[in-house]
Amino acid sequence: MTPFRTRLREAVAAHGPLCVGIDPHPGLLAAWGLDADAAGVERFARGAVEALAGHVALLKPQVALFEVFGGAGMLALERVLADARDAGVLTVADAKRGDIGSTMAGYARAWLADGAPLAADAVTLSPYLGVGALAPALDLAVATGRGVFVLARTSNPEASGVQSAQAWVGGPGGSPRRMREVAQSVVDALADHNAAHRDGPGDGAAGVVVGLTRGTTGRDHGLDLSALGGPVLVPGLGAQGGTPDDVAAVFGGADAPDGPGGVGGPVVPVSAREVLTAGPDHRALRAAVGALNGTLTG
Ligand SMILES: O=c1ccn([C@@H]2O[C@H](COP(=O)(O)O)[C@@H](O)[C@H]2O)c(=O)[nH]1
Repeated sequence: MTPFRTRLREAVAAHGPLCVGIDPHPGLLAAWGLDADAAGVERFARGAVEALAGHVALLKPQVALFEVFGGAGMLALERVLADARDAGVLTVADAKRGDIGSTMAGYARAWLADGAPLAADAVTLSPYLGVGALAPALDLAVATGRGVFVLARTSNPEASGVQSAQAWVGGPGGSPRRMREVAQSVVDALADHNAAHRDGPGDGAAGVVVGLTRGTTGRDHGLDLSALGGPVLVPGLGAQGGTPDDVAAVFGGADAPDGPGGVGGPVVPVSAREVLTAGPDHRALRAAVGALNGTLTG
């Protein structure tokens, strides 16, 4: 399959950089006239796919908001992902998975294997059992032309104690031992992975999550992404306070095909609640996406 990064680049070129989060929160379900149950979540999410397929580069279902309804919720998510696949719109399942290697292999197959019921084009991963523990997912993404987005600097303020901590990296047998911010060490490990797969079927399979709302200065994400060679998912636009101007200030413009400074991109800002409040009317949803993409690329 064409590598995920290439497919994402093509989708961004066709539709603009915005990723719309499919987050069926109870308040949004009520606003759309739907019950807060698995059937309501399914109608909400499949309605969003129907409205936005062909109009947006990437859709990001929030797995937690399906999982809350147990098996019926996960079946709804399966159908949402199938709809998106049939409609040709790329998906990233926001599952934030991460575990010891043997269990990680199960998560990898669940979200990234060809033919898996919940297969998406990409999945979000948490690196806090070690980036190395994510190898089964990284390897399967490479093998199937899918992608991963690993949490580096998340958009929530509580994360800084862990992600901004300094850690020793490198040492015997590898690069010289040195201090690095934890978030930067995640980026660097994924840059190494991408460098090893450059221009092959797994080209740029490893992306990162860098929140829009939590840089060192407020206008700077404070990371060196120049060697990443993969896409960057940027949550925080809209309901969390981030603006299109912030995207331009923090990332130098999301429409740069490879991101600023050779990030390797694309850089894909995420908005869920702000866009979804325009629904359930399909034309209104599409107009909200069009307007936001316009200001991101404007
Ligand atoms: O650092 C992160 C990682 C993931 N998210 C997720 O993105 C959406 C954002 O929704 P909004 O309604 O646009 O705030 C949501 O699913 C989060 O879990 C994030 O916000 N920050």
